[in-house]
Amino acid sequence: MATPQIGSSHPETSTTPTTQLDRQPLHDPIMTDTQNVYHDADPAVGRTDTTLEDINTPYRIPVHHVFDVDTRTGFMASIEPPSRLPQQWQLWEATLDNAIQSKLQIGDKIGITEDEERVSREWRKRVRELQVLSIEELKPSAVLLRRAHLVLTYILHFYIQSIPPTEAILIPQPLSLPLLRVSQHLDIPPLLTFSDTVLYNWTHRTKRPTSPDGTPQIPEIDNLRTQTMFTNLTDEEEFYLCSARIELRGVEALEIMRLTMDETFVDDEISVRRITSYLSRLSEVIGSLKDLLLDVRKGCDPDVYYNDVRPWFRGEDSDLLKRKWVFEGVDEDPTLSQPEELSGPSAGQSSMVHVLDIFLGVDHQSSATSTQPSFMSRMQKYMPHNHRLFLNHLKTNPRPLREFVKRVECSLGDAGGRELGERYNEAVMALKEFRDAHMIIAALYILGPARRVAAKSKAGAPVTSSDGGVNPRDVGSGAAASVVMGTGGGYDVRVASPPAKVKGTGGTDLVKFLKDTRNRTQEAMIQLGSKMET
Ligand code: HEM
Repeated sequence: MATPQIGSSHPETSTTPTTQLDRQPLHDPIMTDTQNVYHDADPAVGRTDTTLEDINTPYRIPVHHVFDVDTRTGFMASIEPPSRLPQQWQLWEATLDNAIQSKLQIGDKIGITEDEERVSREWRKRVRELQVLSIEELKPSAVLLRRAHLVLTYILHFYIQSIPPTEAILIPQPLSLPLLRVSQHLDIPPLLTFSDTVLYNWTHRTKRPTSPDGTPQIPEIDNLRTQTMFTNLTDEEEFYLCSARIELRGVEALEIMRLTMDETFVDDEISVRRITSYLSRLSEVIGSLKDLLLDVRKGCDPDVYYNDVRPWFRGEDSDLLKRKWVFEGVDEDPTLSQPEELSGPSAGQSSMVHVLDIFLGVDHQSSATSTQPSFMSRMQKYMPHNHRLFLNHLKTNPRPLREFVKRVECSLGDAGGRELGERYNEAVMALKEFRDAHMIIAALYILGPARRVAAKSKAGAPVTSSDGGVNPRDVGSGAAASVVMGTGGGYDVRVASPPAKVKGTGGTDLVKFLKDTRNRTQEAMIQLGSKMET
């Protein structure tokens, strides 16, 4: 997808900061061998000493390799991620292949057969007997470390979620040690994240010959496939690709933000006019993100998603038996420790949505307490290190858009200020409508199927394999109510059997949680025509 051109250059305002790397990919991978393994010399990944001072810039949306954000593909990897690790780590790849081919089943599936239990028990035994492979030679390559994280975390979730509910969750050393080390090096938690399932998990549907100048093919909205899945069902693939398409479509929003921020620095009449038109473009882009979100219904069946796909994503905090995930071998390596918090993957970890919030001035911190950070800030810990830096950098913007709009709206009034305020409010409304659509999707994909399972369970209907791995902890094994956890650990809900009613447990529930996020978005709207707040 070509980066859209928005507005022209700014001849009247030559003081506008110019961006040196405007059209460059932001990381500079050294390509590639025929096995589709990239050697990436990204100096920032895995370093903990990258600081914001590294970025010598007047303020603008930063375009710098430090952030690993590509001007054409945003947060998505701009070069097809490797589909296999090199030979040295084939044991891991083969173990994952084997889990997928064996069609391992969720350990707490109602009606799981003895044969299915035996297959997964034998697979887990083979994982325990693997050699502990060194990760030293992966360290210089960000793309290989990411592939290693992906492979090991898919194995981890296969391992944990196939364990019967009666057993403790002990992660054996051949899995725990390399996974903890890779995660430590990437500075992300040792479980499946949005980046594993979406950002670094795609391939081209149709491969095109490399362009004459040697530029590798970039991911495009209508030309994507997923590489690695638990089920290999198109429903799972479409679930991931829905997010991937949103990431790619959102690149235009990043460009609009960059232009807008440059203009807020100029702060003259022309820049106000330009920002006004950028914001109206932004509303359209956010509107198309909403359409892409709703399009998930075309390829992903809600019941298949809920019963067959979603249980694999559960993190430690979604385990209703409150079993701890014990990473064995931690005590033998003083550089490692048991992870403190392990929430499963969620599109709440999509940097794109966070960037829109930050840019428009949506404040999710009001939902935080002194001991509990907000869901959104918690999710940032699960993002790639560099994307987190990017968000932190945006947060330090000395000229936040919302304040700028408020000030200009007051000072210019009918001479352009009001129009700016209206366009800003429309952009906020577009994001609120994205979240309205998201609530519809969450109801369709989680609450609806959960109720159907609960109703069936209450009616005493036999739950057969066609129910596709229903989680008894979700349905309460025939109890009148069932608890459904969010994979991102953001909420839990109690779904009662018919007449279906959704109640919160412990104060929060899914609907309330998503409504609150939506309401906080709406609260960013500016009251037009009022005096400047002091
Ligand atoms: C079938 C598709 C989807 C379902 C069933 C779904 C479900 C959920 C659920 C249950 C939550 C609550 C937190 C958690 O436990 O993770 C959540 C949060 C969130 N999801 Fe989704 N989601 C879907 C697709 C998407 C997509 C494609 C995006 C955008 C890339 C997205 C963005 C978010 C965000 C930003 C949050 C945090 C709360 C908020 O900002 O409102 N979701 N989602």
